[in-house]
Amino acid sequence: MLTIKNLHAGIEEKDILKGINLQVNPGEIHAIMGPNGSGKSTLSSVIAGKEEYEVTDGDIIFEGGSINELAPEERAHNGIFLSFQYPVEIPGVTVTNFIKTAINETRKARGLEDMPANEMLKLIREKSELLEIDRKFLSRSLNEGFSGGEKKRNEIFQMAMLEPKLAILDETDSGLDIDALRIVSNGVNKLRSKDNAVVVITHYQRLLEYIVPDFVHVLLDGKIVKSGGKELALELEEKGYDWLKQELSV
Ligand SMILES: Nc1ncnc2c1ncn2[C@@H]1O[C@H](COP(=O)(O)OP(=O)(O)OP(=O)(O)O)[C@@H](O)[C@H]1O
Repeated sequence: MLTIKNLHAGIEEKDILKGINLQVNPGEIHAIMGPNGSGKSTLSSVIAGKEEYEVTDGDIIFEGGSINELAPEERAHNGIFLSFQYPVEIPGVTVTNFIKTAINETRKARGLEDMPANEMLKLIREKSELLEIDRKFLSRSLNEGFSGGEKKRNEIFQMAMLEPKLAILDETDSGLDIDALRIVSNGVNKLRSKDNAVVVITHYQRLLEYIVPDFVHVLLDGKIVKSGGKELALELEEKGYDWLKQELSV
């Protein structure tokens, strides 16, 4: 589904990603961990196509084709979802109306008509029930006065509605409390299928007790220096990152 080959990227004169290789297959959950400033958020932004970052070498292949040249919207239309992609407050536009527009934009890009209103309602009902989202929440203005947990709920709702093939959840600085942790992890677990994949970027081994990853990767100074199973997250929790730095320098 996603193959990243020798990816180098940065901003202005600064190299941030220095040769990332990663393979994500359908049905898998990957966790990316690493110390502050190692490049985790940059990696998610580069996969999603944020234009402030420049790819200087390597390739990102999604569903068989290179997406290096695609704009963020095109990547989204192809089925890549990045959390925090729409953090804007839009007074007067409800959570529901925003997602309806996003869905119809995606359909338009794929040459489809708008989703019929009854089908849309059915989908909204189905997904909000699945995620235990209350009706009142759906009619609130997007992100206006949302608490951290409500922002998470909105993101997971957007993800559920858009049904991306690849979801990238950047949880590094989202200040997840117990409720938000539960919202994110329940959402991911309920939406998980053999056809979609999730990359979760986190500092919290605790999140990975709820969303159990198939693979854990450690990013250090712009490179994936170690990959393993879920036990790697426990090892990192216990030992920190210094042992890895030492191991790598010998
Ligand atoms: N837009 C930007 N402008 C300037 N420097 C940037 C920008 N984005 C990232 N960087 C720099 O690139 C490096 C990696 O940042 P990034 O946010 O990807 O790290 P991170 O691993 O996600 O960190 P954290 O765990 O603290 O969230 C840092 O040194 C950061 O200052």
